[in-house]
Amino acid sequence: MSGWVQLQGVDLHFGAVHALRGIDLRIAAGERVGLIGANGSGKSTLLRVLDGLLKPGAGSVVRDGAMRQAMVFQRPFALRMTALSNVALALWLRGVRWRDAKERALLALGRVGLAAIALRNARTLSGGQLQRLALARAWALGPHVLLLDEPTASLDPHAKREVEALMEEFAESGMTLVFASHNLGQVKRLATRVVYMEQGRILADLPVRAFFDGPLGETSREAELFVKGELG
Ligand SMILES: Nc1ncnc2c1ncn2[C@@H]1O[C@H](COP(=O)(O)OP(=O)(O)OP(=O)(O)O)[C@@H](O)[C@H]1O
Repeated sequence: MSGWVQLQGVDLHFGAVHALRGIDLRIAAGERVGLIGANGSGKSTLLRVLDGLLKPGAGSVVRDGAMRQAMVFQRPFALRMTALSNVALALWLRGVRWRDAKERALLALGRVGLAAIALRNARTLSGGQLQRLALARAWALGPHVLLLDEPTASLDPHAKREVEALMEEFAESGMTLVFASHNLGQVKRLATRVVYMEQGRILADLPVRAFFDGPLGETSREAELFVKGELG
């Protein structure tokens, strides 16, 4: 497997908040990485650094320039226009002609099962449909890597399963997945590797089996307590 990104000694502050501390992380193409940790531990910040939206104050981020990434945010936004135009706009902003953008957008909506509501005002979509719209918008860009910030956080069980199924299909088609989640069951289902964060640091980075089946040992005592707390 070739590398997608390598972070070394990454540090990032928001004013007085030390959001990322000495992050060393290498992610290879084809991996499915689940980021877990308490609120405020730095998961979203790390995803934004991986996406290139945030520049660290110190350390290095080296990405394989031949690989494209796309990000799906926790609370997906939609403009007051059709679902189709919402997806097409993302393509148009990257230089695709409007006519082609609309064609590709329709394909993308079909990919996530939303072809039937392509002409609906996106503001009238349910939370689950909106999250799938966000996935279509990301998928339309043809990313090699998909970064997702708590993609099913506010969804009902049915919508959650639909989004998880799409993530699974994307991964099976060869896409690299990096996602933050508070749902440990979801991490077990979808991730092959778990990165546990606490107060801006990575305290455990293990294959999913090793992480959940433990024992994690002294170095990851905090991760063990976190998992027990969440599952207990
Ligand atoms: N734009 C910002 N300005 C100031 N502080 C921020 C900003 N974004 C994040 N922070 C702070 O940085 C720290 C890490 O936040 P981050 O959102 O990365 O955590 P998280 O693990 O994703 O949390 P959650 O599970 O609640 O989404 C927190 O203390 C947060 O308050």
